[in-house]
Amino acid sequence: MTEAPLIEMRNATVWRGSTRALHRFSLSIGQHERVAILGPNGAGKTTLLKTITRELRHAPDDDSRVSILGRERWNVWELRKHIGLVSHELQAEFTPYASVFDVVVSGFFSSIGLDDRLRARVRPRHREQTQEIMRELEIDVLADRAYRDLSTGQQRRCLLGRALIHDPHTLIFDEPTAGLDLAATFDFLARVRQWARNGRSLVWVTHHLNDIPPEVERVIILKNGEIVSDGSKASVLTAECLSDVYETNLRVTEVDGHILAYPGAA
Ligand SMILES: Nc1ncnc2c1ncn2[C@@H]1O[C@H](COP(=O)(O)OP(=O)(O)OP(=O)(O)O)[C@@H](O)[C@H]1O
Repeated sequence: MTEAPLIEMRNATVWRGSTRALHRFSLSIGQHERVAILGPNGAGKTTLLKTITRELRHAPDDDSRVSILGRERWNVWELRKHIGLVSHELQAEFTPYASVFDVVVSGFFSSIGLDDRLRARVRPRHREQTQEIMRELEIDVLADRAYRDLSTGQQRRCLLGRALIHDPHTLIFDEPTAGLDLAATFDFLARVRQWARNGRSLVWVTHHLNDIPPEVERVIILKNGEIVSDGSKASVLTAECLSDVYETNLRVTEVDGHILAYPGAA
């Protein structure tokens, strides 16, 4: 039996308020692919991710279809066991009282932190798994600290822990290195690369080419809610393609699997 794709979209239009963020959009991403999604501000990248995680729905046109892991209908909480999300947007959403432990364990409940009702549902196995993940990410010593008081790099590791708690086969990252310094960026990347090498799938949205994990094989570029380029990393991340998309003269080079862009001649 062939494996259902992670996402299969056909002619999907997604509105954000009165803005048509994706327009009759078609895309298929397989379950074991490692994909980066790039594009200028407002291109529709976050909208696409939120469509995959079912935070957003497409307009129900007759010939449109969006299926995730082979199903058109999902209980969002069930879906989150299969797909972990790390988004810099989540960073500001935890209450000032949430501890590091609360943030990571809340992944079990697909909640943003714990309220009293959820805290009563934390079982010994949740605690054990949370402690194991915190140890792996070297945030176990911070378990009781207030999440809000940590550095951005430590906070991002907490979000990674929260996303990994169900050991999902797919991780989705929305600008995961935003706000991180160089050391924290490369630390975060090293952790993700280790996880990706174990055969899991990755969907990585970024503005920074050199943050794209070398394990990424496919790159999709969006602009104005449409795909303008989709193919192997080598075929898409060219000076010609990027200069065209960003409407500026760029050059591109590769170092140890990392792609770097820099300004072309004026
Ligand atoms: N909550 C919202 N309400 C109304 N319009 C929105 C909302 N969120 C996004 N949009 C609009 O939808 C379009 C796509 O936005 P989206 O955030 O998906 O783009 P993006 O590629 O992720 O951008 P960025 O790189 O700036 O994060 C943009 O025109 C944006 O202004």
